[in-house]
Amino acid sequence: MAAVISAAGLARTFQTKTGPVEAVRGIDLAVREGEILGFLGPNGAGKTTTLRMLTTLLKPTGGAATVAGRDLATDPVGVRTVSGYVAQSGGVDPQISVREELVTQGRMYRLPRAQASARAEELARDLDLTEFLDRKAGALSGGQRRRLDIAMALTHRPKVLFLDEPTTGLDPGSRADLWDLVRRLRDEHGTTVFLTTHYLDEADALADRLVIVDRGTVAAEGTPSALKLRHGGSIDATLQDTFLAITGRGPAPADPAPVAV
Ligand SMILES: Nc1ncnc2c1ncn2[C@@H]1O[C@H](COP(=O)(O)OP(=O)(O)OP(=O)(O)O)[C@@H](O)[C@H]1O
Repeated sequence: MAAVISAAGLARTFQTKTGPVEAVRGIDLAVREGEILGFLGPNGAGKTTTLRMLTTLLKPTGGAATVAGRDLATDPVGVRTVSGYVAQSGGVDPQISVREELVTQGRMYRLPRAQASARAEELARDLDLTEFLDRKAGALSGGQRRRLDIAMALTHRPKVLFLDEPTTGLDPGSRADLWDLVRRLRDEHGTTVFLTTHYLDEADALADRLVIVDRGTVAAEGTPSALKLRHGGSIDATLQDTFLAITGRGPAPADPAPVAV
């Protein structure tokens, strides 16, 4: 099957006062349709920069990529129509209701009012937000709020959903709920999910396949089990040890795998 996300030599160099910074030095990717891909790497590895390029927020300085067949360089508008993006901190207005947020988003995608309203209810059902439709966005819990961010990103039924650290700051229960939800979106709608995370337990539990980046290039890729076997010494190795063997560093300065409280 053709890859739904494909990148070849994708690169980004920033010009700074102290000289060029090669944030991403050549990333090759092939993500299959319906796959949940975990994009991992130590701090400064180039994850966010790659995500921002794939979602057209940042222009590459080298290489090429397509999302659902749309070329990043020649058809950025096409890429945006097939992509949904949830940044690390969402931008919802705390004073307006969940329903209004969702309807407004639908209207921004030019849905007529009745359709925007029906879509809002459908999204609320998919994201377990129905009982909060008439609550103000500012009164949602962290997990509910993250689900609203995802619902908004799915308004136009994108084929690919990009999530930047979707569970950072959530309690263990809300994190597990969000994992179930992401799996359900994939199972019910065939949505391909590309997510960055610092949490190895999340990568292990949620991702079908992992791409580990280090210093702006792909250091290793495979299913969590294949990576453990190849780099961690055995299929029973922890992903933490595997990650250390690949990059020589931890995935984050602290708190890589929060435990349930
Ligand atoms: N606008 C910029 N100008 C200069 N350097 C930048 C810019 N944006 C990112 N960088 C540098 O590029 C490198 C990669 O950054 P990026 O944010 O993509 O890493 P990351 O893997 O997402 O890190 P983290 O896990 O800490 O979020 C870092 O060295 C960063 O300092």
